[in-house]
Amino acid sequence: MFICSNVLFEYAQQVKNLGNTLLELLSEALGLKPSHLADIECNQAQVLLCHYYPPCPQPELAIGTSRHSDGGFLTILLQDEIGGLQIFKEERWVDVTPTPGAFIVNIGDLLQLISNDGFRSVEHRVLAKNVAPRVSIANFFGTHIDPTSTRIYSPIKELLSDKKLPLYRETLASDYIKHYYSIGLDAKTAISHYQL
Ligand SMILES: O=C(O)CCC(=O)C(=O)O
Ligand SMILES: [Fe+2]
Repeated sequence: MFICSNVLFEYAQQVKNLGNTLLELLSEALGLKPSHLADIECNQAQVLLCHYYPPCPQPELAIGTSRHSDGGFLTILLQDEIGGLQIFKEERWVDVTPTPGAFIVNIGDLLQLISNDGFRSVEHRVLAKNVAPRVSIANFFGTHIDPTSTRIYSPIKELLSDKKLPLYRETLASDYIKHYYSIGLDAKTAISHYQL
């Protein structure tokens, strides 16, 4: 137990470093200073979710994880070699084939919101498999999970102009989190509720 938790804390720290580097690169890609996304606390909350999918005797009748897009800003996902992860692209499901040693990085809904659709979150799901158990570790960078937080997110003003109007309204972080969990998976994406 002790050894396992040490490894997990070390993993979380390393993934956090990677996430911070990615947020710098994403800030620059938006034409902002490298620290912009960290300055507005896109990395404020880090949540590690370890998934275990038991082998399923009738995978065609079940689903591993239902269709959804991730709610936070950025996800760094590690999957094993079993496969089953799919993204919804151009109106069809596309396999994300496991690549040993590679992470999958997902844009989350809130990054779509603050980038005013500069970056898009992607819907994904995990199929049930009968070959063997599947394990994945999802690391989410999100926002204040504290329900009393007064942090507000809206499209970054440097990205707006007369030709680029805001596509989303100001969104209280705590409201957004409540809304995301209240609609559940398999629903339309949570940010559509905040669209102007
Ligand atoms: O297990 C996976 O590969 C994906 C899990 C996932 O989409 C999530 O935790 O949000
Ligand atoms: Fe996800």
